[in-house]
Amino acid sequence: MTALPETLQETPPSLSVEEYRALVLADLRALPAERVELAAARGRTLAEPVTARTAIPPFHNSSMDGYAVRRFDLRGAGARHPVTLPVVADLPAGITATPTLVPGTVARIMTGAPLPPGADAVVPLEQTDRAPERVTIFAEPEPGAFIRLAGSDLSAGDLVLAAGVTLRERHLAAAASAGQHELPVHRRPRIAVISTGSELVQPGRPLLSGQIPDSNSQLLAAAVEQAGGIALAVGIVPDDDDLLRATLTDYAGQVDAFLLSGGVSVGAYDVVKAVLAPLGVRFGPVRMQPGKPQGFGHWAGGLPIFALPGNPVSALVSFEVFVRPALRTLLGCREIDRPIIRAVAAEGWLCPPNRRQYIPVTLLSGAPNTGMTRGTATDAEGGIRVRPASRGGSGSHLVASLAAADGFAIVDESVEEIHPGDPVDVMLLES
Ligand SMILES: Nc1nc2c(c(=O)[nH]1)N[C@H]1C(S)=C(S)[C@@H](COP(=O)(O)OP(=O)(O)OC[C@H]3O[C@@H](n4cnc5c(N)ncnc54)[C@H](O)[C@@H]3O)O[C@H]1N2
Ligand code: MOO
Repeated sequence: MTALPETLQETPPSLSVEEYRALVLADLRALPAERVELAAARGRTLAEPVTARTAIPPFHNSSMDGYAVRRFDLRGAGARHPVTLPVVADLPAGITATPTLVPGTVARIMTGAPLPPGADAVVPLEQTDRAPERVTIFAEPEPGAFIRLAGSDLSAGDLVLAAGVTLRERHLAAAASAGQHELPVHRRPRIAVISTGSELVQPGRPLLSGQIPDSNSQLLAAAVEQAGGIALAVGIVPDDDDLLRATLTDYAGQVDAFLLSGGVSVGAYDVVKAVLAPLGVRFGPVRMQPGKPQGFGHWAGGLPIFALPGNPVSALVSFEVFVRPALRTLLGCREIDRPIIRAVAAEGWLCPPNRRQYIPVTLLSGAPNTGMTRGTATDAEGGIRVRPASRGGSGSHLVASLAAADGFAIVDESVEEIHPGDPVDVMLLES
């Protein structure tokens, strides 16, 4: 048997997306926690469960503007049998000293004001003549009417927020109400984003023949930030081994991971591979399209290095499938993956043999329905319809098509063609 050329012998066997993802995520752990003020916690991931320091609501209070009463005094009251009682107190929201309501009296009370001891119902203003000193009441209230009981939302000591939740405005409101002013959140990973390639120039600069704008720096730095990380946009490093090595050395002390694009395939000037492969970074094919050539490993000291293919669509797909879940793991997130919905192909397209396809698609009808999860059956009538974002097909250089993409349709490696009307899984990107 003829021996394979040396370069082919060195290529590791191809991995499935799941195998490669497992390899990337294997050693990653959430970064340590720090305590931050509520306002600074938005978008961060909670490191520990948070319990209520105070009950919500903290005291019994009125849900209506009206009169706090003792029901016994209003037995049989109605439109034709009104009852008139003296108003002995006026209780606005925020009052801290609440007098006890003695039998035969009522207190005027505003929404949110504490219920006076002795009162067992609130009569809304509309069921009275609203008089300030002696009020006439036209209804007999139900027991506990319009009273919001202390602890009816949460008791002190109850769980308010579970660890791993990404904090949104509603979580901050719940934490504030439960008596918290700071929250323990995982430190955000700092990621150095580096574009490699001597053809790259900064966006907006005049292009000489053979040059293109560096779009991956924008793409990947923004994607890192959107995933919850901090991007250090290093910029362009030309195809020069020494320069790349020096750049990595410079940034190694300041970051939690490197995110590179370009230079990972088999070209003569693939510097990323040339510099990192000798350090043990694994370069090899993954059975996906785009995103076939991938590099992952560690810089000295164990700093993770993601080396993505340079083609922009390949870079984004690789980010979404491998890097974003890794960043979300470092952040301690419970949910590390994008939602996947079942949609219907409005147009057909071809799929590569033996590679899982991730093709940018545009949603044609219906808003992203996050209630629909992978495997939910939909039909062409009610389903969300998608079509390829680019008329030019699934080429990994079609960067402009990314602007029209709402997500990536994911097609199994055994499928050769998608026909109009076929169901497809779609990984939704943020709108
Ligand atoms: N002989 C082979 N050639 C190629 C193979 C292969 O298996 N055998 N694989 C192809 C596939 S698939 C991909 S994907 C690319 C990956 O290439 P590299 O990661 O080595 O990236 P480059 O060669 O540096 O660039 C590829 C392409 O992307 C453009 N690019 C790179 N960086 C940026 C950036 N920051 N902003 C915008 N565009 C960028 C670059 O100009 C090239 O056009 O390799 C195939 N070749
Ligand atoms: O794998 Mo490349 O990313 O197909 O273009």
